[in-house]
Amino acid sequence: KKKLEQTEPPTVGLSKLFPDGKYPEGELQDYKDDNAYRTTSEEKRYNERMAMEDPEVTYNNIRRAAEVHRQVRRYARKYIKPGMRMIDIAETIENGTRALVEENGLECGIGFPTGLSLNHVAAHYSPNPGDTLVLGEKDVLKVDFGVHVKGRIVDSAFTLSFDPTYDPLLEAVKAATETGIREAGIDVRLGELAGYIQETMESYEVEVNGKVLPVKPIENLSGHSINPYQIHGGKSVLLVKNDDQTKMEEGEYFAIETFGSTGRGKVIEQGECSHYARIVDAPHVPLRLTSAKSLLNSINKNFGTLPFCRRYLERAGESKYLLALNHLVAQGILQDYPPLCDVRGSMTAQFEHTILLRPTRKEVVSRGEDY
Ligand SMILES: O=S(=O)(c1cccs1)N(Cc1ccc(F)cc1)Cc1ncn[nH]1
Ligand SMILES: [Mn+2]
Ligand SMILES: [Mn+2]
Ligand SMILES: [Mn+2]
Repeated sequence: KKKLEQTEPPTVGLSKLFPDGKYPEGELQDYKDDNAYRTTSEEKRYNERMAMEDPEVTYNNIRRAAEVHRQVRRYARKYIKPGMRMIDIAETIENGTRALVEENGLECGIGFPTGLSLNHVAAHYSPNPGDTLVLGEKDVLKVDFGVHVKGRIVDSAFTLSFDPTYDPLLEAVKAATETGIREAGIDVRLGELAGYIQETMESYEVEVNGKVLPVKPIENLSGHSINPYQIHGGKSVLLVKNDDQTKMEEGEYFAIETFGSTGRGKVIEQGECSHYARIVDAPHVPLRLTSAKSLLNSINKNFGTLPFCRRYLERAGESKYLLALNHLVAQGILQDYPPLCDVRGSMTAQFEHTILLRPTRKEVVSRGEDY
């Protein structure tokens, strides 16, 4: 009987491709050196984390999400070409994700909005309804999308370019992310890890129009810990050396992501916002605006604390939501995540993987044969 295979574009749910329900392990890396004996408070926090759920069940959930990510991006990397509309690219990735993960309410689905940031825009750009932007030959595109299974989010990203000019920039960032993954580990200090990432990034340069430019790590972007249904778990891995003594801890999940730039190496929030998320411990604010109340109910039902974008609100049946959306941001109930931009004319690149700090070894759960 012919083995059932994934279609192009991807449409076959993974439970049909993995009938035994067991999903492939990611890449295993040994921790660099024996980590110091854990203090009791860490022990207690660790036991708390484990008490939440049997790790083997959790690992299988996030491995399912990772396999969806690999199969969707394999198609996306082949399919995305200059001349395509950004909205069509986003919908292709989202339709593939929904089909393969077999989307089911808050049980499993899209982890956060499909980031399709171009050139000097490093992150958090997703086309809003009516966006007519078309991908160009000279563009450097960051594709950053998420898949979750039972709230376990895989956050992984890659950069595409169609002109070789910026290949050294992409190489620099890929190498810096690999350094971050290799140096990450239990008891590793976040500030120290940032220094290793910076060192790798700054050892590269890129020649543009006869001018040699240093590759700069973007100093105010960072990797981050990930908690169930919470894309930002509270710990940040900066990209430049700093004295943050906070340690990575056993059982934590991290998005290791690095960004390189030919510009200032610093981003600002600029342009129309697409990404939003309910703040996890938001204060209970009595909402007077009726439209804001009903929008918040829709957000709670459809997304919980997972980030969403305006196109997802429309897909959930919302319309004329902008005033209410901005009100919820102003009231401190929603966090807005505007596009993060270096200076116009500069180029930025990103690579990102999700890693699990398992007791015995690190698992690069989103590793694929592509990156
Ligand atoms: O910049 S972040 O807000 C952040 C980094 C460190 C502490 S918080 N951000 C988390 C996030 C925010 C909104 C999303 F829709 C998805 C993720 C990093 C990131 N963006 C995309 N992939 N990874
Ligand atoms: Mn990401
Ligand atoms: Mn991330
Ligand atoms: Mn703000």
